[in-house]
Amino acid sequence: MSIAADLTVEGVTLTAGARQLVRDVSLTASAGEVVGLVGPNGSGKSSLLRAVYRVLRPAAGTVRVDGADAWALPTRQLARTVAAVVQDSAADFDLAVREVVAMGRTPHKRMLAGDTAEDAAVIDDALAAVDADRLADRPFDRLSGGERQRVLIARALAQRPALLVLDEPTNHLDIRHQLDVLGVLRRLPATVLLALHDLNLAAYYCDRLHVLSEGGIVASGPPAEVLTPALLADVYGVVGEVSVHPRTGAPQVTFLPDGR
Ligand SMILES: Nc1ncnc2c1ncn2[C@@H]1O[C@H](COP(=O)(O)OP(=O)(O)OP(=O)(O)O)[C@@H](O)[C@H]1O
Repeated sequence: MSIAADLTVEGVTLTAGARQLVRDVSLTASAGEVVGLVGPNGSGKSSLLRAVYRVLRPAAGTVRVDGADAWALPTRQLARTVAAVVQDSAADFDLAVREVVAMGRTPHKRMLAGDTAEDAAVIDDALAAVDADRLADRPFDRLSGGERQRVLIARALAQRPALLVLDEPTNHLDIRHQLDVLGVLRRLPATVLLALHDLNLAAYYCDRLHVLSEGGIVASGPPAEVLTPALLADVYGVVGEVSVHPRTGAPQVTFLPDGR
C-alpha cells in the first residue's frame, strides 16, 4: 500500500430519492496533497465526501483510489487505505479515549489479535498529535465536543491511511487546536481531502481548493487563483477583499459585511 494515494472522482452524481445532491462532479487529489472542498451550506461537500469514504453510492460516475474503484474494493482493504472523520458522528462509545483511538488499528490486525508494541506506539503518537495524551484514560462519552473531535481525528491518524477524508475537522475546536490539527494534517505523508468553511484557513493550509455551489464544482485550483472577490460574490453572495498576507504569503480574505 502506498503512503499517499491518488484520488480521482469522475463524473459523480449523487441522489437521495428524486433529489440530486451533487451532479457530474470531477476532482482530483494527488498523492500527498492537501485538497480543500469549500462552498456554502448545502452545496454538496459532505455528500461528496460520503461518496469517497463509501457511505453514499454514486448514481453515476466513479471514485478511484490509486486507480482502483473505491466502491469495488474489499472492505478491509478500503479501511487500510482510507480513513474518515465525519460530521457529528454518532460515536457514543462506552470506551476510554485510548480504546477509541485503538480502533484505528483494527484494519491492520488479524482477527482478535491484541495490540503490539508498534500499535501502542502509533496510538501514543496519534494521541500526542492532537494534544489528547492527557485524555487517554477518560471515558470518551464524557468529553467536550472539541475533545471528542480531536480523539476522532487521532483514531483516523492511528489508521495510518493513504487517503484521509475529513468533514469540517476544525468544527468545535478552539483556535489553537484548529491550527494544530490543520498543521498535523499538512505534515502527514497521506493525501488529505477535507471540507472547510473557513476560507482563510483553507487558503493557508490547502494546496488546492475545489469550490462547490449547488451541487456542482464552480472553480478548482490553488487558493490564490480560486479565492477572488468575484467568486466570493457569485458563490457566497458576500463582498470581500483578497490580499496576499505579507508574512505567510497566503491569500487572505477580509469580508466587508455591509459591502463597504
Ligand atoms: N439524505 C438526504 N435526503 C435529502 N436531501 C439530502 C440528503 N442528504 C443531503 N441532502 C441535501 O443535499 C444538499 C447537500 O447537502 P450536504 O450535506 O452535502 O451539503 P454541505 O455542503 O456539506 O453543507 P454544510 O456546509 O451545511 O455542511 C443539501 O441541500 C441537503 O439538504
